[in-house]
Amino acid sequence: MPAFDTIDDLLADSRVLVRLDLNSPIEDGSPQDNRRFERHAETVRELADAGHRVVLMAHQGRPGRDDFTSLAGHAAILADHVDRDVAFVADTDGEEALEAIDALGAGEVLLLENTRMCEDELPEAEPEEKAETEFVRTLAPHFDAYVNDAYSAAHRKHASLVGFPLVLPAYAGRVMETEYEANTAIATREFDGPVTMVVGGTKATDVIGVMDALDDRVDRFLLGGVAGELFLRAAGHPVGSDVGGMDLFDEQWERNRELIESVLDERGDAIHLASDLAYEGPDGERAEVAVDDIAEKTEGYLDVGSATVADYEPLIRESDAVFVKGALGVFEDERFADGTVGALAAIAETDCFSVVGGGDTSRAIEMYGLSEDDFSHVSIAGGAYIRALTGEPLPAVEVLEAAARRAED
Ligand SMILES: Nc1ncnc2c1ncn2[C@@H]1O[C@H](COP(=O)(O)OP(=O)(O)O)[C@@H](O)[C@H]1O
Ligand SMILES: O=C(OP(=O)(O)O)[C@H](O)COP(=O)(O)O
Repeated sequence: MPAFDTIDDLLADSRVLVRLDLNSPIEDGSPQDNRRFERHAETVRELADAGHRVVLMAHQGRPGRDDFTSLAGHAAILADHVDRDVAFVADTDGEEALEAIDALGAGEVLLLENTRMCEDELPEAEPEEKAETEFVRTLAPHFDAYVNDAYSAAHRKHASLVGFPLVLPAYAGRVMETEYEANTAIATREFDGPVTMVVGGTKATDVIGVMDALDDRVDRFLLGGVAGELFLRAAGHPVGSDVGGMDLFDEQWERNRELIESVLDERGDAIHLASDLAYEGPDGERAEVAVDDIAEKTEGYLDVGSATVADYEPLIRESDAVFVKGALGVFEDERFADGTVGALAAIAETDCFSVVGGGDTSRAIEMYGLSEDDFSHVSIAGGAYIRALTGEPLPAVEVLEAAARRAED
């Protein structure tokens, strides 16, 4: 059980400052709707329905990057999901923001400007230091309580995440609660049958770290994607190097080579590697080759092959728990979706505890007509999910727990 208080513990008629994570893909300057809006809308609706005055903080991108924009567009998308007005003020903590906050009525919702436009938000520092910033000292007196729903940003020590819980009674929102529970399950829950982890995607460095950390909690790892090719390379197959314009493999290989070799050496019996791979054939069609028949690296491999999918499916079906981190292939291209969709469909059809993490991989669920309801949890977190799996503490969760201990004393 998490040791933080939740919005069930809020006093009636509170003025609440709520941190969401609405960080989204930006296309042509506009935020794109995604699961984060839908999930956070549940917390916002519940708070507003209860009659609290609800002020929202969130970030988008980082200064200097293309996706660093105003949250005006986010307010409109969120309003659609919450099904009520979400007012927006283009200010984080100045006069305009404070006036809008103080004018808010019971059950009304206001979104403040991108927190990262306030210079106190970044960089990372200890919570005590962040609690002393002008940003926190200015806003906090206008509120009775702070709610953190931004699980997917909980690995960052930013003012809006770790500063406010030191100076206001602090609570977890619904997203924070459900993400915390599902993502820590691999470390905290006992399962009767095998625990399986599907490992793929492009961020091989992350997932190899997870494999190393989860050594004794996972019975078998089913590999694909870039990490899968790097393990095949360690096993002596001439794959997992950059060809053409790729730059996914060689740098990650250099960085992780020793760890891959030691994980393979120590847990080889638990690691399942692809027996065949798919690539783009001469006429643009999907072509497959057995890994044992690959004599030299001339192709960029974009999916695991059909024999591999047939090997992996029964292993998933007999599992008691399956955790997914990363796609088994380039599923965005239908020709190379078989591995990812095969694994996800097998999980969906199986009555196991299942968590699918990572923004990209979870997009495959709706792209290929699978139902989110057939998974125990589809996480909206990337970096925080990785840290939860490896048992690394999340600073924003730690300060919520500390706030709950203070409240008890
Ligand atoms: N063999 C491969 N080569 C290149 N890209 C791959 C390969 N396999 C999977 N991918 C890509 O990995 C992406 C997901 O990777 P990643 O970002 O690590 O996962 P997530 O965002 O879900 O955490 C997908 O968009 C997919 O196109
Ligand atoms: O989208 C986020 O993280 P993610 O890319 O790991 O899912 C969070 O909003 C954190 O954003 P940041 O990585 O710019 O600090």
